[in-house]
Amino acid sequence: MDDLFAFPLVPGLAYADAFLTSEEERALIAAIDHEALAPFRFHGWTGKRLTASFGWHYDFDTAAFAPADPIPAALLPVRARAAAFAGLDPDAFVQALLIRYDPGAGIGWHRDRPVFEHVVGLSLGAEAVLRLRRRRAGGGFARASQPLAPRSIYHLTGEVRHEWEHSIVPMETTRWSITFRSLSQRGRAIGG
Ligand SMILES: O=C(O)CCC(=O)C(=O)O
Ligand SMILES: [Fe+2]
Repeated sequence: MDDLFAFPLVPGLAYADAFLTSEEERALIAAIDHEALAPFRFHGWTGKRLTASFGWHYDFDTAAFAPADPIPAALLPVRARAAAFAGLDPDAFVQALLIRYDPGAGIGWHRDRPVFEHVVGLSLGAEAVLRLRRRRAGGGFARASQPLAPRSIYHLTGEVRHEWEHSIVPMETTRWSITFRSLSQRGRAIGG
């Protein structure tokens, strides 16, 4: 049975339960709530989820990509472990995005911006469903769905990162997430 679960749902998606202890989860939730979270904005539209980004900020209102405040020190130990999960150097993960999804908040279908490459995400507080879809040549979508348990980790790279879209079903109870991103070649060219 283990092999069944080790086989990725979609190539490039890795997932593991029980990555964080409950104590770490509590401390990380407190660290997120300590930051000045602001409603996500997209071309003048305001989303329900609250976010703060560190290291680099991609502004969805203006498409500007610029350095931001450094990643808080409290996140560095977990960044190192998340990087190890992804098989990458901790310093590669130059962006941290903190999100709080209060009830009713989710995230619509998207692919992460091309200035970024690897995405590693930690889930806190409540289980979410990460939906995945990829347009089929003949019409319609191939679909998959990955439950994200609280205290779990996921990594998006390769096919799932570049060819599939993802979304988070609107939450019924509050969920927090921390996603770390590396820069793509394009991101490094723009950002230096
Ligand atoms: O909350 C999450 O785990 C995913 C967030 C996400 O897809 C994004 O910020 O691009
Ligand atoms: Fe995303």
